Amino acid sequence: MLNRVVIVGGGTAGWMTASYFKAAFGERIDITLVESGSVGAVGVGEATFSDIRHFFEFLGLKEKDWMPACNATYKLAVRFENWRQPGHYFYHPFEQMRSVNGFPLTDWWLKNGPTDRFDKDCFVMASVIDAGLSPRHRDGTLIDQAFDEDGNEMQGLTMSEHQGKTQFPYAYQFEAALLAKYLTRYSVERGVKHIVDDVTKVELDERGWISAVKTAEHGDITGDVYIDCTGFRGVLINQALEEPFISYQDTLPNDSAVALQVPMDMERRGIRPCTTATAQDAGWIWTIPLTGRVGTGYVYAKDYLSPEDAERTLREFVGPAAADVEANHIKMRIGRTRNSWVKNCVAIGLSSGFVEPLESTGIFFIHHAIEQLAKNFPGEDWNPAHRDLYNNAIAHVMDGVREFLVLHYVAAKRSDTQYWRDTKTRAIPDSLAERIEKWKVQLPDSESIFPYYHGLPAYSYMCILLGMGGIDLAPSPALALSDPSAALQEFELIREKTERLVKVLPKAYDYFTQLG
Ligand SMILES: Cc1cc2nc3c(=O)[nH]c(=O)nc-3n(C[C@H](O)[C@H](O)[C@H](O)COP(=O)(O)OP(=O)(O)OC[C@H]3O[C@@H](n4cnc5c(N)ncnc54)[C@H](O)[C@@H]3O)c2cc1C
Ligand SMILES: N[C@H](Cc1c[nH]c2cc(Cl)ccc12)C(=O)O
Repeated sequence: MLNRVVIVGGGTAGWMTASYFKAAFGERIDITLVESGSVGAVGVGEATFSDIRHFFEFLGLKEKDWMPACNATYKLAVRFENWRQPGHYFYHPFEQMRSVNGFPLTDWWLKNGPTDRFDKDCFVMASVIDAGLSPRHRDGTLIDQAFDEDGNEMQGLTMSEHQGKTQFPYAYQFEAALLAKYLTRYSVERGVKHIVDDVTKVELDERGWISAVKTAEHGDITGDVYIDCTGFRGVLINQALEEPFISYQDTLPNDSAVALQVPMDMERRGIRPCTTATAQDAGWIWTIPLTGRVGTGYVYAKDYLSPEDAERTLREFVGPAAADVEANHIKMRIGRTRNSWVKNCVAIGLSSGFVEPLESTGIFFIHHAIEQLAKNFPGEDWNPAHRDLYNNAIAHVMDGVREFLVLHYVAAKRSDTQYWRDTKTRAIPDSLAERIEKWKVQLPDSESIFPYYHGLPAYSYMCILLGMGGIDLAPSPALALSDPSAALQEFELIREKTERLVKVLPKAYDYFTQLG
């Protein structure tokens, strides 16, 4: 039985992997995690997918256990500002798209929308976020009563098995460094051996498989399976095993970021319960409210903007609160390692791959990889089918997310700088170009988006197409022959529900202070 796992790297990826594997396999698995005391973790990575709640559930953690410890807040959507034109915004919310007579409500909206805001007409969440509200009532019950939180029928499913069955109404935002610290305690209490030291050399046997990692002060560490969580360095997978990295930069040129962690009085400021992505001349700025600070950063392409100008723009954007805050400049490696599992090494996290954080997919990639590795964990015979299944799943998730992100830029109406004009002429994946032609006449559905699991449902694509405004979309011709009254009634129901909720939900900030 293979059961000795060595994890190199103690960022979000390393500790999420260690804690999940302990929760999954308990004492049957022997885990050693070695992390450098001198090489820091990336330390950003604050917004998530809603699916991450399955990770916490799997570990047996409740919100009240981990959220206060990680300064966590609820995220109900991504809010896109200025991607169409200055002053315009729209939401990509965590809310299932409704259907009426076999057509998504957005299709009816294109034909007969009550206002010019698809997000407010088709989703309850848009107005809830505008009002700065919590997705839970004061007594803890969810905004969406139809969602059975305690139901057992979904438990034990992986994220891909969940897709399309339900849509949980929110995700989280938190301090990644605090989560890593929280999971360190969780893992060590359950028997994970924690070594703080530098891996200085990776020993390979005659077949080229890893036989040990050498450390500066703790000698050789040996195991059966080696998990590379060393971040962009890819110390095991790229450096030692020389697995090539496939860059996505031809289609996603943003390769740099500058980040600030700005302390703020959130009670006074209030919490807008979402992640905001505000388009800029050469990229976009994220704004993530946490309980004691706001995390913010400018993601940009070095070909269009210098780090100094990016930092200056970010500081102007934030205002005086950022004056004494030190900026963190980050070079991003965009793309994926060709195969994340090679021989007895599996890369998880930034060493496996990364795309710019526009839809907060970094931690989702990690969670997905962990679930897939737990499912395909090798036996003594190292049957290559497990490795191949795993590698395909990882490649599909990343390639699919890449298409989704490229769509944001192709669909954005903005074209006021060279950066934005180039988004309309740059090469895009062939398959995406074909799909866009179809979406112009029929909004995306599960049959017409990237055909493998990549975490994003068809309605997410609808939101981006409708919100970005740069691609002309037509309602289905069949709607001209259909009676619109049921759709109009649905718009009215959403309006009434929104009006009711906005009166009773607590402010997001008030809900968190009650939680802590
Ligand atoms: C600008 C930016 C914004 C992001 N925003 C988001 C977001 O909003 N949401 C999201 O989900 N994701 C986001 N991400 C991604 C997220 O940060 C990462 O997915 C996450 O932090 C995981 O990183 P990691 O653990 O793979 O690597 P790292 O955090 O880089 O950790 C690497 C670890 O390896 C160790 N190490 C390296 N070399 C050695 C060695 N030789 N010996 C021993 N140890 C070693 C280091 O000490 C460290 O512990 C963002 C990323 C960037 C760059
Ligand atoms: N797996 C889904 C992906 C998803 C569904 N709606 C949204 C909205 C936003 Cl802003 C990001 C991801 C998704 C999930 O996390 O629920």
